[in-house]
Amino acid sequence: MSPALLEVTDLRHSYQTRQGEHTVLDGLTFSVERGEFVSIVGPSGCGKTTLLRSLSGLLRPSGGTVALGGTVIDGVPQGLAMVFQDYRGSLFPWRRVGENVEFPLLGSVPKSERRRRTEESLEAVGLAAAADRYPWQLSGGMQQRVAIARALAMRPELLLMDEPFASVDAQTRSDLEDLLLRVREQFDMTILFVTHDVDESVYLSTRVLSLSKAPTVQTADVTVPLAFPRDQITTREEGAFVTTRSEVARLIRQAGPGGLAA
Ligand SMILES: Nc1ncnc2c1ncn2[C@@H]1O[C@H](COP(=O)(O)OP(=O)(O)OP(=O)(O)O)[C@@H](O)[C@H]1O
Repeated sequence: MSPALLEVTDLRHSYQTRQGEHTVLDGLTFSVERGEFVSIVGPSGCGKTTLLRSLSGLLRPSGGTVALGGTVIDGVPQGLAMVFQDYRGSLFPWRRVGENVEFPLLGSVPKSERRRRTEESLEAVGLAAAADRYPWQLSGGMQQRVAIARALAMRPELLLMDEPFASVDAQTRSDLEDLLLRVREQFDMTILFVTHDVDESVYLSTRVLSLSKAPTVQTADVTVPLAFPRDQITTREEGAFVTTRSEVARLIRQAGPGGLAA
């Protein structure tokens, strides 16, 4: 049997603070198979961002292992891209949209291939015509599409997303959710997605992992029994959507004070 795309084993992390050691992740174990869309939910402060930062190599965890395709990673792994909530902070304002998308490929991908990937990625997010504009000339939703295009240009096997749609209005958020489901299909990506929004987690995912409050020691694992393609109106009306949503909301609430409202 081939190894899972992502294998997280006994992951631990403690921050050193003035008050002493603050343990956030206390032995987290889960895996993600190729082709899955897994959302991570949990009470505020339970360590969702700490988890993604550990997976992406931005933070060295205090203990445990992370393996990608069966290889234990140390540092910034290949084959992985990350999209953050704060698109303003993640795009270079002085570079044009096309240059932003191309940027992570500089030095590792030949120029003609960079051009091709940039055009294809911008096309996929509906921004082919915006390549020569600057990020600040675009709306928030469009800037987040640029951030997604930049991730696509890297051709990641695994895309990590940290509350990517939390800073846009509700209509833009629905549009971005559907765009994400389309590009996931087109680029054959596996996605690990952190969100505060229970409905969003169920709408997008094949599986939802609910973390306990920090120190996070356990997860509940909920399979989403909904077919693709999904539809913002009809999928949300399905009985399976409603019951899964309630199950996830209950798990978050049970995780303790600070849990999200259903
Ligand atoms: N650099 C740091 N130093 C000390 N403590 C930190 C640091 N970064 C995060 N923390 C603390 O670790 C805990 C987990 O933070 P993290 O951002 O991973 O949680 P989260 O689940 O993503 O939170 P939220 O849902 O509010 O975004 C929080 O109590 C936070 O205050």
